[in-house]
Amino acid sequence: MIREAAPAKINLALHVRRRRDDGYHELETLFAFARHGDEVEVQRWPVPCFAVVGPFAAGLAGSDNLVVRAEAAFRAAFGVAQPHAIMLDKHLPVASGIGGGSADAAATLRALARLHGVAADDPRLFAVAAALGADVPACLLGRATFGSGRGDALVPVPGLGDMPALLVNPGVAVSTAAVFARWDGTDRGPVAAGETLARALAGRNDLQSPAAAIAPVIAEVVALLAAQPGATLARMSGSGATCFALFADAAARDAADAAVACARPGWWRLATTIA
Ligand SMILES: C[C@@](CO)(OP(=O)(O)O)[C@H](O)COP(=O)(O)OP(=O)(O)OC[C@H]1O[C@@H](n2ccc(N)nc2=O)[C@H](O)[C@@H]1O
Ligand SMILES: Nc1ncnc2c1ncn2[C@@H]1O[C@H](COP(=O)(O)OP(=O)(O)O)[C@@H](O)[C@H]1O
Repeated sequence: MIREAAPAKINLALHVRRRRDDGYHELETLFAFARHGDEVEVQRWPVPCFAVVGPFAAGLAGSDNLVVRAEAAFRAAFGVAQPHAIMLDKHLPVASGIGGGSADAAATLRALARLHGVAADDPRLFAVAAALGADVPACLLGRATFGSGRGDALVPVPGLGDMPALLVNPGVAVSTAAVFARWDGTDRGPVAAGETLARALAGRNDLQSPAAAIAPVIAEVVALLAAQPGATLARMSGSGATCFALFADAAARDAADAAVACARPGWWRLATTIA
């Protein structure tokens, strides 16, 4: 059995530049990955088998799962006839801007590649990933990366070196397509060049206002995170509604975690570090 981590994806900055004719948007983004997330287990099996466990398993009941699509796409691309049993341990909230589905699909591809002796950097693996979703290639790479185009033209960048971070989701699922559709069409400029943290600090998330128009609680989450002592950056990730804050030290992150838990006990929180 092969076990692969599917870490939460965080968009440290996300600049939307242009709407394309195919309905997608040209963007520039700094991807980073948390130490924590979902987990996927894969093994050869005589019949197709897929199961979801974990705190957010119920949120996926009846959905067309990206893990299943990733397995089918891998078998088609690499000519693998035999099915697999796949178990997804779902810890990340669904449709929440931290790439849960994309991370799961990427972890499935990594696990299947290991199982079938496919090199982790095989270009066919990246082609399969890109066809599954704009974010899946970045999740397959799984390291700090600058993304442009649909978010799938990737250039690795230095990471944040295990920087303490707190992720908070207020419990509303927002549709990525609906948030992009509300973007106001204004190009506010590129992601700055330079050192990764400085680029993030100087950046924005252009989807934050459109997402907050759909789910106003997002503005409350960002404000609560920004008000925490020691927070160096508070911002929404992806198309939301999960927001993150970065901290210079773990004690400040843990104090913020406790403060958010007291203020809003129903909100999901993940105290982690960003690699
Ligand atoms: C916004 C981002 C930022 O990292 O993350 P999430 O909020 O999904 O985590 C991504 O661009 C999401 O990537 P992903 O979730 O893989 O998107 P896809 O399934 O390919 O596309 C879902 C829908 O989002 C819109 N979309 C997505 C990517 C992009 N560059 N432009 C778009 O307009 C399109 O309407 C598309 O139909
Ligand atoms: N394994 C999965 N995990 C999460 N969502 C999934 C998965 N498979 C399919 N989906 C569907 O994909 C959509 C986007 O989910 P997700 O990837 O969590 O969003 P985001 O990219 O905004 O974090 C959801 O509406 C969900 O129904």
